[in-house]
Amino acid sequence: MTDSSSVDLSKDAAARAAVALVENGMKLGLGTGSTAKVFVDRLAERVHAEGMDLRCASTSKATADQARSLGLVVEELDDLGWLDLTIDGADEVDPDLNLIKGGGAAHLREKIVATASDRMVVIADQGKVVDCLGKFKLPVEVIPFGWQSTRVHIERALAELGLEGRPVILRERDGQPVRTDENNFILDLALEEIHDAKSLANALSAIAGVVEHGFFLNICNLAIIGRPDGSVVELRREDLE
Ligand SMILES: O=C(CO)[C@H](O)[C@H](O)COP(=O)(O)O
Repeated sequence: MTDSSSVDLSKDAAARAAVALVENGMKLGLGTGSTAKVFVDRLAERVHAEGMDLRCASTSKATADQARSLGLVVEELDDLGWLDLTIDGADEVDPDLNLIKGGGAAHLREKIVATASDRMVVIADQGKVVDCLGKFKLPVEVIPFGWQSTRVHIERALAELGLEGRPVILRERDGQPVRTDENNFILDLALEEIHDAKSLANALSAIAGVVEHGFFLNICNLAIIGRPDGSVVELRREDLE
């Protein structure tokens, strides 16, 4: 078995377990990324098999397009109000259920949707589970206007937290800055290990030009970690309290 097929099987296992949490009549937040994509596929299968009635809000245009193409009902978050449950992927999950997200440049909408939900459930393969956040570069969405000044402020904030000299990299594709669904840029912070995520999150949020960072601290209620054999391991917030 190749590594990628074992990761695919793990994502499928996590997605199936998350689909089992969905109840008829729910208002559901749909995440973004390859794991969330598998979830939407499996969700659509169940919705059609059981004639379920769901109303969904999406965290990205890509997921909305996928969900609608599979016959799911996708509405504006503001038309749905509060959501029962959001299911999304993550780039890193630590033992306290804190996350780094934004590898797909969607963390702004993902955070708005997750925090407008009673519960956020993360689905992931084992490769996303870390002891300490930071190996994955921390995405920070910034306004294009004056982004280089914003980057200087981010570098200064990092230095004040003992993280001087860590690269702050404009995310590009085909030589052009990646644009988010909100038409902003992404700066990726190469930090390696983050020991005080809360202080860094607060410092980033205080900078003009920063729209949102990719830390999800105390937001996720449950992480479902899939395994290639189809089983899952669950990490629950209530077990931490
Ligand atoms: O935060 C995200 C997008 O902004 C994704 O959830 C995260 O990047 C995980 O994606 P994948 O399931 O493809 O590994």
